[in-house]
Amino acid sequence: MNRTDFAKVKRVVVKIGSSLLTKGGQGLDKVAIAAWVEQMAGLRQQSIDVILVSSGSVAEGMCRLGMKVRPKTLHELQAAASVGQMGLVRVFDDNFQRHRLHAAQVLLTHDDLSDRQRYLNARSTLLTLLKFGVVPVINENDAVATEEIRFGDNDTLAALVANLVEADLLIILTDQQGLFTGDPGLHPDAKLISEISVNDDRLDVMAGDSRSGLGRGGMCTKVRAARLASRSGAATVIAAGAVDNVIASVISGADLGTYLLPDIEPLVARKRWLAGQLQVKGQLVLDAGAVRMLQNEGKSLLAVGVKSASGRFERGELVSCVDESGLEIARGLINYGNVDAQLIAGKNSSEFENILGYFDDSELIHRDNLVII
Ligand SMILES: Nc1ncnc2c1ncn2[C@@H]1O[C@H](COP(=O)(O)OP(=O)(O)O)[C@@H](O)[C@H]1O
Ligand SMILES: N[C@@H](CCC(=O)OP(=O)(O)O)C(=O)O
Repeated sequence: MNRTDFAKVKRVVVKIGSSLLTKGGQGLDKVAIAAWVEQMAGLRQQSIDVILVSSGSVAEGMCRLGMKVRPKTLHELQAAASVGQMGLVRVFDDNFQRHRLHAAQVLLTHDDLSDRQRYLNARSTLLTLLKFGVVPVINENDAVATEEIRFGDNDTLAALVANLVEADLLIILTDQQGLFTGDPGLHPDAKLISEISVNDDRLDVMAGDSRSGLGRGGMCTKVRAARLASRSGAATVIAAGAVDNVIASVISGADLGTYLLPDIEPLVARKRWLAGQLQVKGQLVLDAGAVRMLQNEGKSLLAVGVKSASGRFERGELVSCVDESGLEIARGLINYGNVDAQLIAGKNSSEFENILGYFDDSELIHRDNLVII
């Protein structure tokens, strides 16, 4: 994907770091936040799904509670985060409302994404919010996250969210122009990198830690986030939040910040990620026609070509597709749970509404969510 292809993206995760949001710790930068929200509203007008991952709860809480340095104990951090999150939510809600958009607060912990059932719940909630045109505003649930279950930095959280919703692009806004050959604060002659593959080993030498005392990760976690995001095919751009119209400019393909290339076709990456990530929960037996459609024509799987469904699975879970002799043909994320899948097996999609009382998707498994074995 070239930068010019960003104009075609359908779903974007925008991550904004603490130091940007809080003017280096002096309290929420309402002018800058209004400008970012206006740009995100612009994306919504182009029907691009937007998910915001916002840091700043600890930094804003510190400011509100008059703390001069980041607290050392977990309980103080948790307390500061709960106070600061109120400010974040209020300012984002006010700004999105101004553009007649709804925002939704979603606070996640590591467990929510590592536990299969909770992962699927989080995924369904986010996809449903996007379907309603809402902008989810995500942060770590710092008030309850203990050291063992913390993401710790929101770069990682943003990348996992990009995986979760299968975003095309992750934009990480920070206090630097992008990734430099070294930390510009320590190496004044460091050069901005415009484009680099996530697989380039030099990244590990160039990216350093945070020194602001507000953010957590520095560039290390941003590079790691780009690598994580690439596993589901998402491209990553690290850019300066202070640049005018930064989000819109990135989407328009401007040579801005650092583009971390996933270096693999999005669809291939997504399918590889799919195949590696999930446990098989059930089995569909396909008739010969459906097998041909999947193997030779690259089509989606329709219920009409399914002879039977077994196992216990929910919408969005991974099932195995076998031919009538039991040979595995494909794996994919199914659009219906096992009870409904059994009812509509062998049926035309025009009959779904009558049989189920509702109609979600005409395909049982969309071809983008299918991996041929
Ligand atoms: N190679 C690098 N290029 C740019 N910044 C770097 C680099 N290595 C380390 N950094 C540091 O990373 C910081 C940005 O990360 P961080 O403080 O976590 O910000 P944020 O709050 O936006 O996540 C920069 O201010 C800089 O000090
Ligand atoms: N959940 C924390 C995130 C801290 C964090 O990762 O900050 P940053 O490195 O600025 O993205 C908060 O809101 O303060």
